[in-house]
Amino acid sequence: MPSLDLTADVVTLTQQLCDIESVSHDEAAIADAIETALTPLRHLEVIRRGNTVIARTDLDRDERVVLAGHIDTVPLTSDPANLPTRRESVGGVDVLWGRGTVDMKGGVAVQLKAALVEEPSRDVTFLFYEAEEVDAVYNGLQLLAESDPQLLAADFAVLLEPTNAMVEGGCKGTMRVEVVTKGIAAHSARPWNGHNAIHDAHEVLAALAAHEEQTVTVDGLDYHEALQAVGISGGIAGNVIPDSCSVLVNYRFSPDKDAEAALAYVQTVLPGRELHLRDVAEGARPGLDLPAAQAFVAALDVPVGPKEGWTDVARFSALGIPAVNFGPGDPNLAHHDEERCPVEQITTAEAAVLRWLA
Ligand SMILES: N[C@@H](CCC[C@H](NC(=O)CCC(=O)O)C(=O)O)C(=O)O
Repeated sequence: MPSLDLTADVVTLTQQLCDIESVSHDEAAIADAIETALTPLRHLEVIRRGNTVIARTDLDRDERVVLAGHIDTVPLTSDPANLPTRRESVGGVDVLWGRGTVDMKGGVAVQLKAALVEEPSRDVTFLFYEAEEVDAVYNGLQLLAESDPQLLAADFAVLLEPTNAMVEGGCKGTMRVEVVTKGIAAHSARPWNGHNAIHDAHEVLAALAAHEEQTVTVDGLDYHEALQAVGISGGIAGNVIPDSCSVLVNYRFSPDKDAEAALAYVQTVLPGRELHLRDVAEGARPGLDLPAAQAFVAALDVPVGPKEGWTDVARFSALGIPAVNFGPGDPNLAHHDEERCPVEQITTAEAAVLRWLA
């Protein structure tokens, strides 16, 4: 069974975490390793729900904060293979390569090192949760909010998502809709007897390709929207005119829109098309004017920017808990085949969090 050495330095710990493969829906081994490593720490109460591990101090402090990070990753690549990790010097910069080095096991390693602090200045709830990278219904925090909502209670939350070690406020929403074109099946030797649904899908793709994606400023931060086809399927055999074709569209929408407004926007780009909503997670406004967020930014003394991906900041914001993203790794390299992180970012993030909890 893979194990974690919490006494190792934070970079080695990141490497250990990455080398436990944990693609979404396959997080049992890493959750076991985290639970096993934390359970002996007597200042923590450790709780397990599915493949989500919760560890809490209970020191009767005035304030409780959440440090949260997901333990799943997007799928691995085989060419080039991005696991096991490798550490090498690139132009004199010490870099850790591999799946999860950015999104987001460097952040999880920082959480684990922070969990060793026996007398933090605030009570801390550490959340190591499953299935963030997939449809919202599987998200470990969503499941926890349903089963044990009290475990999410806090005055402030930090999501250790990759931010290049700056603070990223809020997050964009994400929605997937399916657009189906319909045709008439026939023998492909006699297509005049049918109507090709895949050919019709080109109108959907053309509208998406021609669409100009917008930048929306929300509370002073610029969020770049994106409307992209992310999947297409159709056809039942190599000699049948397809009677149906499905285009899956992902809309990343600015945090000033709710799900309804986002769906209405997609409809304006694809007028007359029937849209089937498959998955949606609303975003969150930056909230950097809230006192808890301001205090965090001031304590860390780092620049601020927008979070372009979706994160569980949205969940905490919806619960009325101010939340920000702060963690090691360049988000532009998240989900990238060449995912990699300069190790200095991991140690910097660790130092900042430990300072804040001191
Ligand atoms: N239910 C979701 C979750 C997707 C979450 C994922 N988040 C990140 O990659 C954060 C890192 C970043 O980009 O800054 C995402 O945005 O895809 C889903 O709809 O897939």
